[in-house]
Amino acid sequence: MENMRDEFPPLKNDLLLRVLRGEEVERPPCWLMRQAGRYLPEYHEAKGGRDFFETCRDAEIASEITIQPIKHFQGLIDAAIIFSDILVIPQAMGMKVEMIEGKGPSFPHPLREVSDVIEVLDYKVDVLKELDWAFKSINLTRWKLNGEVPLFGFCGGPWTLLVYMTEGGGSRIFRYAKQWINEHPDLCKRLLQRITDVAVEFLSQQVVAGAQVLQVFESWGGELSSLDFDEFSLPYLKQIVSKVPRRLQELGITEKIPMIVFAKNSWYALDKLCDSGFDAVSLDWTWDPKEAVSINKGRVTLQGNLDPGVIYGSKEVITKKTEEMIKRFGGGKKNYIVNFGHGTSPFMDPEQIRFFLEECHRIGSKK
Ligand SMILES: Cc1c2[nH]c(c1CCC(=O)O)Cc1[nH]c(c(CCC(=O)O)c1C)Cc1[nH]c(c(CCC(=O)O)c1C)Cc1[nH]c(c(C)c1CCC(=O)O)C2
Repeated sequence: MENMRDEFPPLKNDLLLRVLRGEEVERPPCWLMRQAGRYLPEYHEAKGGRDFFETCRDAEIASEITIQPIKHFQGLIDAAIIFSDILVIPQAMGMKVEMIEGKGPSFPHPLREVSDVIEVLDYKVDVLKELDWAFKSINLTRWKLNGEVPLFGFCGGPWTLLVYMTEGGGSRIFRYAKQWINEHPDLCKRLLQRITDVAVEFLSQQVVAGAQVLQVFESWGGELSSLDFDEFSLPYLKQIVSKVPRRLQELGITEKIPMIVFAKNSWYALDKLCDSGFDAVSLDWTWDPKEAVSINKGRVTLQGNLDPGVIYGSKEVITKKTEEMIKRFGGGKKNYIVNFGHGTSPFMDPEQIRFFLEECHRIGSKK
């Protein structure tokens, strides 16, 4: 797999990569978090009755699902993101994770005792072996994409993964994660460091396998106070962004691979994230783009940030809110990538999403 990067079909649409290099473009590139998934009827068809993680591990099906939104919205989406999940890192670290229909991810044995954490820290992780299916899936997807659009690799932010590993699933009150960082901060930092090390290797190997751009999802960032974010999230995000290029050099990849960070609801951290080394910062919908642009001062590309709930509105509402968004991001010809402020939901009408994407092309192309 190692030397195959140069042999992939040539990229036909490099809009996203040009924006991430800071170039001026004809219109902003568009892609959507969770653009593959349950709102698309063809997703259910491809997945059949299979388990979610089994679907991720099947390169043939995962690559098909990755490409579905690109085909469905022919010409309207400028990047693919590999069909997988952030929770494959805890799995590679020896933890069992199940996806329960209608409920979401669930860990039968979350980290509750100090000895549980020590056990995870003692577990020897072999990224290439444990996540071998992910690399195969990325590689196959690159071939099947045939250069239509660039392919994203991704991983979860260390803090977000610690939340899942301690809570055992999603949460509204974060009792365990908060108890851990306040009761055992040093042990938490050892765990965050281990997750970071695995994330660096995982992202780097995704690039070796064919990923052309990377995103880190710190989806629970906003649950931390500003000071705790500086202690339990930001240092690890910064390590990831500085260590991946070094690891890639060791692996013989000299090309610059752009990296995006999405720290949901971490509004207090925007200024620091603009200086963290990431090429782009993805914003949730609570931001007025204009305010984010003025804090950023052109340091990075901003990505976002339509409230995905707008998709439930009328076409007039979609047009109005899309126009406002693109205008407030500065018109979309530079330093801007269209996205939602969070993922799609299973209840969305694909035709409404199509209309949104068409409007982004129309409005974003205006002189
Ligand atoms: C927190 C998080 C997870 N996973 C992910 C995040 C970070 C982004 C975010 O904040 O939403 C990331 C993710 N999950 C998935 C992708 C695939 C790529 C894409 O299309 O964007 C990506 C990039 C597929 C998925 N991941 C999941 C699904 C639904 C699985 C199904 O078919 O039942 C998909 C398509 C499951 C999942 N996985 C996770 C949760 C909380 C859930 C349940 C959510 C729900 O029920 O809506 C963890």
